[in-house]
Amino acid sequence: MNSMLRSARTLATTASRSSVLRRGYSSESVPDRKVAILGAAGGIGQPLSLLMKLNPLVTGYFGDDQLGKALEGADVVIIPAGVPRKPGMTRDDLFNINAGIVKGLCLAIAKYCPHALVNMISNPVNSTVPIAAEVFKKAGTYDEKRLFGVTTLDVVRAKTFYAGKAKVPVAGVNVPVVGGHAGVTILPLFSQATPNANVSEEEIVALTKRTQDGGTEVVEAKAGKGSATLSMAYAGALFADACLKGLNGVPDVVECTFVQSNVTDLPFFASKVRLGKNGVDEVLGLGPLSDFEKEGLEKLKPELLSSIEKGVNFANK
Ligand SMILES: NC(=O)c1ccc[n+]([C@@H]2O[C@H](COP(=O)([O-])OP(=O)(O)OC[C@H]3O[C@@H](n4cnc5c(N)ncnc54)[C@H](O)[C@@H]3O)[C@@H](O)[C@H]2O)c1
Ligand SMILES: O=C(O)C[C@H](O)C(=O)O
Repeated sequence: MNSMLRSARTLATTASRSSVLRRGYSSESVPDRKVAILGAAGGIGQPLSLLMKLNPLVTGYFGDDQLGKALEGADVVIIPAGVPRKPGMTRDDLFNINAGIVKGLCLAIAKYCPHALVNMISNPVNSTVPIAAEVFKKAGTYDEKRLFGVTTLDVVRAKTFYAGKAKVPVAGVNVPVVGGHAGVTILPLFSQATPNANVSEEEIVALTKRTQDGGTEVVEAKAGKGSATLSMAYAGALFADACLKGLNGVPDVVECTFVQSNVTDLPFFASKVRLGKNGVDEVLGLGPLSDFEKEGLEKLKPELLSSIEKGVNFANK
């Protein structure tokens, strides 16, 4: 525990009423919010902390290196703590190191802020989210509405790649991404992309592969210096902002995220989720899938299930 406290780099931020008012919400209905970032010194953590401080819902202060103090009273905890990939590694190759890091941090969350929304960024997300769930279950604090695997980066990539191919401005594009967060478990639903542009089936196959391999592309380009950082910080800030808006009662906040789910026969699955005052308000269905997407859905299930089970087994051993 002591070494974990010493190695834990934490940043805590809180929302101020006056900054929230600049957004135009009712002063009666918007409580102060505290956001803790665990792993704030890292490649993702540093820019993510800065972005969270720019968020008009949040004003920031640095906590000390006491994990408990940073976590106490947190409404949202974002976890980008752990090692990133090097070329040639899969996300699952990070399991041996990151599973223990995540388990330790989740024990602290259960102790100091059991009601916080947890945004899990640390890889392998397909396993770290089930690990967190098991830790919280054992501590008696689990609430499936409050645990999220952050897959926003897959959506950012799918949107960017689609906009490029469709020659439309990326700002107006939306593409749901479902499944999980590793290789074939990442399933972008380009058949539901808006605006509906004229993109051929061959191009959809190529865009799907590029979205699935987007993280690996970055890992290879960085040639040993880690994985995506700035784009993940941006995606993480978008997701945390959505969580804060949901908590504050903003209606119709919908993001794709990896959560406990009944959408398929797998216990955890990423899909569109409506965020609300208690975290998950509603896990939305997949909508109509193309034959290619139906095939992709069946293909991803064995790998995703095995990663989920690996996380559950680790947490219970
Ligand atoms: N979900 C996603 O889409 C996504 C995207 C990019 C990266 N990631 C993952 O995010 C993680 C972090 O990536 P990075 O590039 O920021 O790595 P990094 O090595 O730059 O930073 C990780 C930070 O975690 C800290 N850390 C380690 N153990 C800790 C502990 N017990 N408590 C608190 N902090 C601890 C380290 O000191 C370091 O500062 C990796 O696992 C990476 O695979 C996920
Ligand atoms: O690819 C990685 O290892 C990091 C992250 O999961 C990503 O998608 O960029």
